[in-house]
Amino acid sequence: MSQFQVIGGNKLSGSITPQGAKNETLQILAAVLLTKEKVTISNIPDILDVNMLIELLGLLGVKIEKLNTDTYIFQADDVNVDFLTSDEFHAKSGKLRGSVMLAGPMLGRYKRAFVPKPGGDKIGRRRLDTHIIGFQKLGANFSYNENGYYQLEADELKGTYMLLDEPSVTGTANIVMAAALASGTTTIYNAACEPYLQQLCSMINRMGGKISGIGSNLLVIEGVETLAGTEHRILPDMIEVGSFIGLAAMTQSSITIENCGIQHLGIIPEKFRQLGIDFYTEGDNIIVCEQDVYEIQSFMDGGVLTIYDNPWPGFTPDLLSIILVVATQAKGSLLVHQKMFESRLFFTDKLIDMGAQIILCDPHRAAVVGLGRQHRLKGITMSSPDIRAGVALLIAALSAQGKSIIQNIDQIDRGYQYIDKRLQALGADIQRIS
Ligand SMILES: CC(=O)N[C@H]1[C@@H](OP(=O)(O)OP(=O)(O)OC[C@H]2O[C@@H](n3ccc(=O)[nH]c3=O)[C@H](O)[C@@H]2O)O[C@H](CO)[C@@H](O)[C@@H]1O
Ligand SMILES: C=C(OP(=O)(O)O)C(=O)O
Repeated sequence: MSQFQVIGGNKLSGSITPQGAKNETLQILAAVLLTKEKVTISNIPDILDVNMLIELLGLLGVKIEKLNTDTYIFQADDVNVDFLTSDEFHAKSGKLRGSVMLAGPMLGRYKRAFVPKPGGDKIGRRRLDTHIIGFQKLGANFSYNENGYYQLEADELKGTYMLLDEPSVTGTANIVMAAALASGTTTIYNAACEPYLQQLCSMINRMGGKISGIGSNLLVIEGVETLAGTEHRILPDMIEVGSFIGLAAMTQSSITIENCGIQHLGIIPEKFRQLGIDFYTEGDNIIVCEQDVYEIQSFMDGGVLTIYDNPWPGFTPDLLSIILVVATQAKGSLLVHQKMFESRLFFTDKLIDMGAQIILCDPHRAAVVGLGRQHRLKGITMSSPDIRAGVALLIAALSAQGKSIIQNIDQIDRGYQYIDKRLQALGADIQRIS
């Protein structure tokens, strides 16, 4: 299996453009199943998870035409619903989290769905109750197979009121897609409302759907009988934008991040500012300034800054690993509180081996004592446990003294397109080796 070899310490410079957003693409690809007409999607990232979902759509019988590197036309006019019961579907869909969202449109359109135990990051328990209970409220019956998958069937889906147990991102997407083709009105309270869900709802409206409340946690969906084709462009990946801000700060570099989709970044830029990172915007670009040292702010009462995750518009859990690694070289202290996932902070072991001062208080909280660059991190051999920790370790390696080897880089390739080549273009010394 491939690894990255990184020689740290190079100052980086130049421009980098975020890819299309992984987690939006997974929702939008599932939504092509809502119509028998053509759906054209652009700015699709060339990454493992997305390519696996496209392969699954093809195996389901969706016609796929690739217009250029990032634009595809999909047409789900002859879907093979029986493929859902095949061993191949169970094996392949179990490799990524996003496959779980095939269930909503399949249930909406064909009244049948299978939800295999999804893959994705092993970052703690990732239950599917919100999805299944939502489908049940719309009128679906489910059985749980001992092999770990849910089988769902409905005679008819009927709109209703539901208060979600938690604002699950993929759960809300799934229920919205099923409700879009249900009869009557569905009201979802405590809905997730991140930009990617807003994009999904807007796309469904362009297909002839009737969704209001987009961007809030109260969605009202008037079901329609059929949906039509449309065109859709994926937003820039906000997690990549945050990762590149962190990369510039850690490597004491000035980098321009182009076409960031700044209006969709919510609170993300502010959290990096709280770490003392200096940057400004020019149009839709973010220019991170070169800084020898950045200093973590305190709360107004002088208390130690805490950065924690929350459902949107709170701070995304997917950037906490980056925040943590960036704090290791800042001046000052930070408490990172990862509330949603219980195994996402264990990668701090590797940062400690590199010389960072981190106290893992419990599985959810890590206290970082910033070194203020008094000592550099040192390169080591490490394995990437999940997608975001993987990139956090890569950033640490790029700022460290000496050589690092990062193993298990499939985890990084799952979500970051051609990352080695794009970092080389900024001047990074990174090689893919086998
Ligand atoms: C493919 C995809 O889009 N994956 C994203 C999606 O995963 P996914 O949709 O699987 O994540 P969910 O929103 O369902 O929830 C994530 C975890 O957080 C917990 N939880 C959730 C809400 C809450 O208020 N409190 C709470 O504790 C859940 O129990 C679960 O363990 O959203 C996550 C949360 O933004 C992101 O990390 C993932 O990158
Ligand atoms: C946790 C993530 O991905 P997934 O939900 O696909 O595992 C992520 O994108 O950070």
